[in-house]
Amino acid sequence: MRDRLPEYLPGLEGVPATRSNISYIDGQAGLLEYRGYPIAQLAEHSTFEETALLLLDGELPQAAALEEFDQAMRSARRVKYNVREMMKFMPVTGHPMDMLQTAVASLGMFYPAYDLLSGGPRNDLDYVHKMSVRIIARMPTLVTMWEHIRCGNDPVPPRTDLTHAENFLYMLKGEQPDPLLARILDVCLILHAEHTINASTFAVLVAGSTLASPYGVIAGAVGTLSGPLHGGANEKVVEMLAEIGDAKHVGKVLDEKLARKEKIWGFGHREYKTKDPRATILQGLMQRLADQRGLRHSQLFETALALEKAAEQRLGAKGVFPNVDFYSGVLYYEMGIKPDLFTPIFAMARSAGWLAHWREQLGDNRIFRPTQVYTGEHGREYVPLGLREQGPEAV
Ligand SMILES: CC(=O)SCCNC(=O)CCNC(=O)[C@H](O)C(C)(C)COP(=O)(O)OP(=O)(O)OC[C@H]1O[C@@H](n2cnc3c(N)ncnc32)[C@H](O)[C@@H]1OP(=O)(O)O
Ligand SMILES: O=C([O-])CC(=O)C(=O)O
Repeated sequence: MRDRLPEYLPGLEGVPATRSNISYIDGQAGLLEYRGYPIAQLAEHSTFEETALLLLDGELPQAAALEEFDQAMRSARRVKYNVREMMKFMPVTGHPMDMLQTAVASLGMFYPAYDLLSGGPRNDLDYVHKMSVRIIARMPTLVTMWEHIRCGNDPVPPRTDLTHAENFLYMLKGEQPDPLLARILDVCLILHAEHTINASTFAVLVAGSTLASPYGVIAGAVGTLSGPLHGGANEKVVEMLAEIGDAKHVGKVLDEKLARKEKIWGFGHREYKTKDPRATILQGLMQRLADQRGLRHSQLFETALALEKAAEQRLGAKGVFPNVDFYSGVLYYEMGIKPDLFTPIFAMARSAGWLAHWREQLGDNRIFRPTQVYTGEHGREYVPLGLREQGPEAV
């Protein structure tokens, strides 16, 4: 019997689960870096393709390496016809995150992965890179394919002459994407690409540590991201803002919700005790869209701004501020994207960070197998079914 266990910390708060050099958060300062580069610089100057390669390889690529990666991503966008046939069997009421998880897992059936047994290809960087390209490139295809199938339409096949963000918008809407919307989406993908050991990335580490196939690993991460306490919050934010309605109702609704101990979606974070730097950038993008589009009145945005202000007075002392999910939903909504596609877009972007962590885990792998604090009984006497109503004394 172990009698000296370390202290149990619910939710593993503050417990290091790995060593990583992929990203860094200073939650007091509101700082986020990918591979040492501040997120604001990447959002300003990079593209999703370049950021994904930075996350995977650790360095900003030279032009030739970026071109090679970009071409490989473009060539890997299509999926087998049978993936689409499989989707046709699914109920059209199914949530796009459930479909995405199913579809990613199904890639393991259509494109079998290597056996990652020790000494084998887990040390084969080319293989790990190839699988990463395949998965990142195909996520938008899977998301948009389901969108068309559930609406009774034929999916729009990917194009190879468009960037990752442009191609997603093209496949979603079936028309040439607006350059401003494409750049805004590109920045959103950069902002969502990576975030240290959040719940879904932790799921990647756990699944990856068993040497499961990358499709199984990423399917597990998609399922983990879908929860409303994690990536699923962006969809809940828009629902909540619509429920509040006009900005003038914010104070009253907020007080009622807090009195009922309800969550304010898109607020709070385990790591940040100040406003999430990504929320600040997303708010700026929303403002830019509103200005450029002459969107003089976006009720959702007005209500969101009022809610942030009112919440600061009530929750700021607890270190509860807007997180990444707060303004992303408002922005996607104003870009004409359906709310239940917000979290799948998050997953499309996060696949880059997940696969960077998968690669890092495989490079220095040990299976995750923590321990527990047992709180149950010991040595109980088995009671046959017929005697259970009479209690254990009957034995
Ligand atoms: C991409 C992402 O995953 S970002 C997060 C997206 N999730 C959400 O927006 C859902 C709403 N937020 C939350 O549920 C939480 O803030 C989480 C899950 C993000 C973080 O959870 P934890 O680190 O466990 O924070 P915890 O629940 O301990 O909160 C600390 C205090 O702040 C309060 N608090 C935290 N978030 C919120 C919120 N959104 N609304 C109201 N109160 C909140 C808690 O009630 C608690 O108060 P108390 O000390 O008086 O009991
Ligand atoms: O870090 C977290 O816990 C959640 C988060 O913001 C993310 O995954 O982007």
